[in-house]
Amino acid sequence: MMTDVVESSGSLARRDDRSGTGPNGAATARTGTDDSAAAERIVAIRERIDEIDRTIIELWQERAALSQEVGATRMASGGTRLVLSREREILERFRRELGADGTQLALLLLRAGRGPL
Ligand SMILES: O=C(O)C(=O)C[C@]1(C(=O)O)C=C[C@@H](O)C=C1
Repeated sequence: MMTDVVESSGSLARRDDRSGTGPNGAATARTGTDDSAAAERIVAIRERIDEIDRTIIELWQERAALSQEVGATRMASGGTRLVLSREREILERFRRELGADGTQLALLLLRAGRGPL
């Protein structure tokens, strides 16, 4: 049986879907393989991925709250809402470490902290 899957590009691709056809149909559908050793390893790796994702979400929320506090503190003291030189430093750090994706990530982080302009 064939099924549609959405690739990371967002476009539709076709792939074999063997879920439910073998003795381990459900496990195959969950992990994408019917090799039990590979499936076991995938499940273990996914546990760590889920842990990392939870940490990223927590840190994301903490950063946004801190950034909002800095902005509120500065504005309450008569300062500016933004400090563009600081934003440039942050963008450059993320670009240096992560390349073009880092720049995009830093833009999202900054947006989360300061809200819409
Ligand atoms: O560091 C500051 O001064 C902040 O206000 C925090 C922050 C940020 O999210 O990192 C947000 C807005 C500023 O323009 C610069 C940086």
